[in-house]
Amino acid sequence: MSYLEITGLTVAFPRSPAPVLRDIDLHVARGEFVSVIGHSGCGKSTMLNVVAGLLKPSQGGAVLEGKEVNGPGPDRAVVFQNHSLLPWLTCAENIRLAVDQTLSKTMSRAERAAWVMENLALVRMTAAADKRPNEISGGMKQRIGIARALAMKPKVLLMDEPFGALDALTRAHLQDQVMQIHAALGMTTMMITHDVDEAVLLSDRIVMLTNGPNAQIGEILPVTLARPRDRLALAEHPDFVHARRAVLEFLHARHANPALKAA
Ligand SMILES: Nc1ncnc2c1ncn2[C@@H]1O[C@H](COP(=O)(O)OP(=O)(O)OP(=O)(O)O)[C@@H](O)[C@H]1O
Repeated sequence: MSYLEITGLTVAFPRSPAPVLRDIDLHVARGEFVSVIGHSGCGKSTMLNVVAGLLKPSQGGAVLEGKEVNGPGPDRAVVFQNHSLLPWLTCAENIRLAVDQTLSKTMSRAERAAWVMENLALVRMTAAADKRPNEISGGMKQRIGIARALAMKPKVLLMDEPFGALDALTRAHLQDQVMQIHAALGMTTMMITHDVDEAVLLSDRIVMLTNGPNAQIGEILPVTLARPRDRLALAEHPDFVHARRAVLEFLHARHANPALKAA
């Protein structure tokens, strides 16, 4: 049995003529980094929300370490595109809140305080511990959001376009940081993205969804590039170029967005 299993997943929303997702099967190994890519509206967030336990599937569902997902839980931390930090708390307090909610039975107060600082250091944000979210940049807020998620010691990290709202340079910097953290912690990760280069750079496998409704997994591309991965060295690496091309081909030739085609 795989660590995280999505089996026979079908999601239909009320008043929609057809299911968004139909019969999705995906098995993710422990420590694996999987990206999900597909055109806007195909159902990527829907899939992630089922794994997060935020959405009830119509059929099938997700099983994590043999336990059926039937609601949100601290074993699955979610990072959204917009940081969702509480504005009246400092960065450290935002993380502390999540740590207190999830780890108060297993860690003393002092251990939790140290753990918050450790996670701030992990995303190189120690200096922002006492700042409020409105005092730091968008990229910094995302880093705090990632630190908060990791501080909960989740079994699975779920990221829904975590870098989507950032400029290209900040985005590249955060991608590198997430790769370093993944190398250090080996957390099982599912990330939704629209960015083909990002998917290739970060992932062990890229799951490509067909257009909805009735979206399915069209193809899964294993990315066998050795780690650690260096974006500059890889830019012209034949395996990187080949993987990038395969995803682009899927998205823009075989499964072009019909709405965009017509425009
Ligand atoms: N609560 C809901 N009720 C009805 N329809 C919904 C609901 N949530 C999502 N949908 C529809 O389901 C489809 C898939 O949405 P979803 O957000 O999963 O797509 P996505 O691939 O993540 O899109 P994007 O890349 O634009 O974020 C869309 O057509 C959307 O309008």
